[in-house]
Amino acid sequence: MFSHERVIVRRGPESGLPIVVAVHSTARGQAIGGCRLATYPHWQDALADALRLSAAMTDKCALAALPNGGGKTVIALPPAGGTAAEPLGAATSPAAGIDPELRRAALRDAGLTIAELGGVYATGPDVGTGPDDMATIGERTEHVFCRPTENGGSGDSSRATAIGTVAALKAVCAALFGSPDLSGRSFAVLGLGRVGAHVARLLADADARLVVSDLDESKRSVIPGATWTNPADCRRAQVDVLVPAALGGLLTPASVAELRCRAIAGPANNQLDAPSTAARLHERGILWAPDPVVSAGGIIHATGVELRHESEAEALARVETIGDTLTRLLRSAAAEGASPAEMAARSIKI
Ligand SMILES: NC(=O)c1ccc[n+]([C@@H]2O[C@H](COP(=O)([O-])OP(=O)(O)OC[C@H]3O[C@@H](n4cnc5c(N)ncnc54)[C@H](O)[C@@H]3O)[C@@H](O)[C@H]2O)c1
Repeated sequence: MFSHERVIVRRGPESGLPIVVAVHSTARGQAIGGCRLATYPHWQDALADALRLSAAMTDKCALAALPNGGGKTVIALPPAGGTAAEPLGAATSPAAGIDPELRRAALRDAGLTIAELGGVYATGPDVGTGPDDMATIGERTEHVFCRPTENGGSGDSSRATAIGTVAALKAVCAALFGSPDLSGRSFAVLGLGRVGAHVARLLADADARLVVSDLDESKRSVIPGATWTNPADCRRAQVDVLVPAALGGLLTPASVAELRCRAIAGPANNQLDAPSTAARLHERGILWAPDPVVSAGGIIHATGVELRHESEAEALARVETIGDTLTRLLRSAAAEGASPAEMAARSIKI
């Protein structure tokens, strides 16, 4: 189903944990894509995730017109109570409560594996990792983005990802209502992690009406004034735009049948369970903004600052162009009677 240039699967020499590094494409330039630290029932599930996520990164870079291809690193934690030697089966969840020394060892193992690729691929943060983890990976390889600014990196990517997501939400409002104004529009933000909480705050600042949710009940009061609900009701909320900001795979034929929003646009990677689900959304008249377009703010910012030596202001101005990219995509899709997903697939040039 996928054709990857390089895939390494190994047991980390320091941590004993399964480490997967997948390089999907370097046709446009160095492959880039974050390092995910998550719990998997079986190491093969981590491999499947890395293959899917790295292919999506190739699309994301191409749609953002970046001179890069896609890659991904996945560190597979065993389920609670398991050991690294046990077979690790399906869903993933972010890392929680991992021993700090094991975490650092696993990150160094990932860095060593990336170093062995000699610059073909560079990593950055993803679900379960952040700038400090990138500094740890940086103990073994220079091919890592988003180390803390004091360590010479561009820092946390989630703010830029959130800014790009809000630029996309304005483009969606312009397509739905003829105006990018967010005030008075309603949004359901599913997932109040590093990106989702930032998006929700920016929306609240713009006087939008908000329904929010997270699996983690402690996030209940993170966005004052927002209506808190459980994740299933958040997904089914009657709002203008659903903003998926948790993990992927949210949009399935069954979940699409239950949706009551007019549009979907959010930073979560790989929102569709299968490409055919985009056609179901289109049939239901729900506008779906492809996540590789919406979620590109972090890599646009990191590569801008670290590779192209742009100032913070220049990099953020480039992140804001996600709104223009999405507007062009939505207009050409409407003109051709195609879904935004079809138009995105047609416009990817690798
Ligand atoms: N961080 C970035 O810069 C970046 C860039 C591009 C894409 N993304 C994508 O955006 C999404 C969020 O990333 P993040 O960095 O904010 O991750 P995060 O781990 O900080 O936050 C994810 C949040 O989702 C919640 N969550 C998990 N499963 C859930 C469920 N089923 N229902 C409701 N809430 C659930 C978690 O409790 C957590 O609060 C991910 O899909 C990630 O791949 C992130």
